[in-house]
Amino acid sequence: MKNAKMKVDFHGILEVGMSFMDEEQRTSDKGEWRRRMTAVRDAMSPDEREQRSLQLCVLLELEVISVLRKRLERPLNICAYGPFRSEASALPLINKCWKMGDQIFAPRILPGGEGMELRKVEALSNWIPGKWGVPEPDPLHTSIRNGMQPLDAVLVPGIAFNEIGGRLGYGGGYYDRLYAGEQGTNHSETTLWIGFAFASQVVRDPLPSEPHDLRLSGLATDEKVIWFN
Ligand SMILES: Nc1nc2c(c(=O)[nH]1)N(C=O)[C@@H](CNc1ccc(C(=O)N[C@@H](CCC(=O)O)C(=O)O)cc1)CN2
Ligand SMILES: Nc1ncnc2c1ncn2[C@@H]1O[C@H](COP(=O)(O)OP(=O)(O)OP(=O)(O)O)[C@@H](O)[C@H]1O
Repeated sequence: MKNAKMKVDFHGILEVGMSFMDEEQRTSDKGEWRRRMTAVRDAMSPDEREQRSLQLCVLLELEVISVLRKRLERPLNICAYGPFRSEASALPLINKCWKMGDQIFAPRILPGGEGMELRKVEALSNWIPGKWGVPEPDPLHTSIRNGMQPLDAVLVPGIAFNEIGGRLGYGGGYYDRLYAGEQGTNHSETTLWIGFAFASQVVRDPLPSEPHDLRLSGLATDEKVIWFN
């Protein structure tokens, strides 16, 4: 792990450091982070996860979503996700959004594995277990999002985050590709990409970063919401 040590010590030259790393080193570096941070998340009791998820949802609704609703003077279009393994659950926020008339979309991995589509979910029963058991909208009971509709916010799941916009997911690159696909659309500038996680998933270290990584607008945890430049 010589290179990984170098990255931690020379925070400011992360990009330069990474460019000297070969593919194998990058992958194992991410693998190590994924193992370590999944264990942190798994160690929380189901009760604590539920409690902290509720706190996170209340905070995000209060500080961001309700403000956005007022500012735009219309119901919102939000991309969320069905909770999986020990992830932070956005379900309390999703329920609130449904009550407020917002539209909720969720990702479905495309059958070929190349990327994902967003489908409108209107009830919990719209989610069914998909590839790897990941909850996904049932294609028989949900419709595909019309790409012309602006996405006001995307709640981005992940295994680890830091306070400078770094994020590590499960390694499919799905959210990175979703982000890339949204760039250049007429509403892409206004979409808020918000990391959604427990505070214990936020690390002080620079996480392995690559040019294809999505640019988060902010990060919401059960402790606070922060914004990146
Ligand atoms: N709730 C939720 N939904 C989501 C995501 C997510 O992170 N959370 N995704 C975010 O992108 C996408 C799913 N991405 C995933 C990618 C890999 C694995 C997974 O289980 N990978 C195996 C290894 C597979 C292999 O190497 O062949 C594993 O971790 O054991 C799960 C989800 C879309 N939906
Ligand atoms: N815009 C893109 N176009 C094509 N492939 C991409 C794109 N972004 C990422 N990928 C592919 O996805 C792979 C995995 O990326 P990465 O390790 O950053 O995933 P991740 O962000 O942890 O996962 P996820 O976004 O699914 O939670 C990359 O090696 C790359 O091949």
